[in-house]
Amino acid sequence: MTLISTEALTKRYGERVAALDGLTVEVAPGIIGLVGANGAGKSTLIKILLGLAAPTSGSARVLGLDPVRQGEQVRARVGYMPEHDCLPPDVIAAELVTHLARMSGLPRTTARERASEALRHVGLYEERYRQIGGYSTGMKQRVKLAQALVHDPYLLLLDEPTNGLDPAGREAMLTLIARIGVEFGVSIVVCSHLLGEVERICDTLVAIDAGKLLRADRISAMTAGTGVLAVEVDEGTDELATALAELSPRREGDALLVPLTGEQTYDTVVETVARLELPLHRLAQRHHQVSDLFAAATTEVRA
Ligand SMILES: Nc1ncnc2c1ncn2[C@@H]1O[C@H](COP(=O)(O)OP(=O)(O)OP(=O)(O)O)[C@@H](O)[C@H]1O
Repeated sequence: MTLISTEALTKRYGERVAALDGLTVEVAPGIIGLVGANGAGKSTLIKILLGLAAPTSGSARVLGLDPVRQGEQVRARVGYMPEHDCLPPDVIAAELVTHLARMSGLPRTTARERASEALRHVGLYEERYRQIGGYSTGMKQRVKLAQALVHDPYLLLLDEPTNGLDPAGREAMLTLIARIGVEFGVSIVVCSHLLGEVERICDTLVAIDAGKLLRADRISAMTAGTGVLAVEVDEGTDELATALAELSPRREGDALLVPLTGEQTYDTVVETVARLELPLHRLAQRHHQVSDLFAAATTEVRA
């Protein structure tokens, strides 16, 4: 099943700014990282998917619906966490989330119950009767997440949910998002300008740059075939590098990084170390982070 698809999606602001520029992408359900530098077009894409902004040309579908013609139906099935601070400071969190649940069409009692539930899920149950103005940035982000969840959506669109948080707060928010994905069985799009940050909780990445698609794929597919074998010997590293020259090893500090091209790579390395009678210190397999690959891909695309 397709969760989201776009076809040559373009959004222009005036003559000069193309926030989205012919974006064609198809995404399956799961946790999806939508990554790109500031200004890449992430928020614009989210607003189009919600039916809050109209494309200049091209089309999009969300959960099989057309956001231009069926915006209300899309918004009934999708939860949205906006990027910027937009919460009224003098309102009690439980009241705000209940109010937004009512606006999503839930009856009064259900709205109140669902609001308490949602606030409990984001870790604000004890604090739910306090005014939002007295909350920390992390708590405000959690209120935004709770209101996105309150009507039990099929899909959550989270625009920079770690914005303004310190490293520990970012980590806690990402862990919470991953947990919500599993517990609610809901698909989640997490927007971020920090690929290294979101890749650990996502199973799919969509990378955009200046409104264009850089790459969209499952993380497992992106990292497949990128493994290296890190081998360290107490002495004789140069001798080993020469003996393994056919495998194109690379030096990294005291280690040699040998690209894993098949099962025989491991055997060749071990046999060579034994043949040269070198004291083996460490032999470990590593996979690249997508963020490393992405940095290379960005350079290639821009070159
Ligand atoms: N309402 C608007 N009017 C004019 N230009 C806009 C408007 N909204 C966005 N833009 C421009 O469109 C481009 C994409 O913006 P967008 O907010 O979608 O990017 P983003 O990837 O979400 O970045 P950020 O994380 O900084 O919000 C930027 O150049 C931005 O300045």
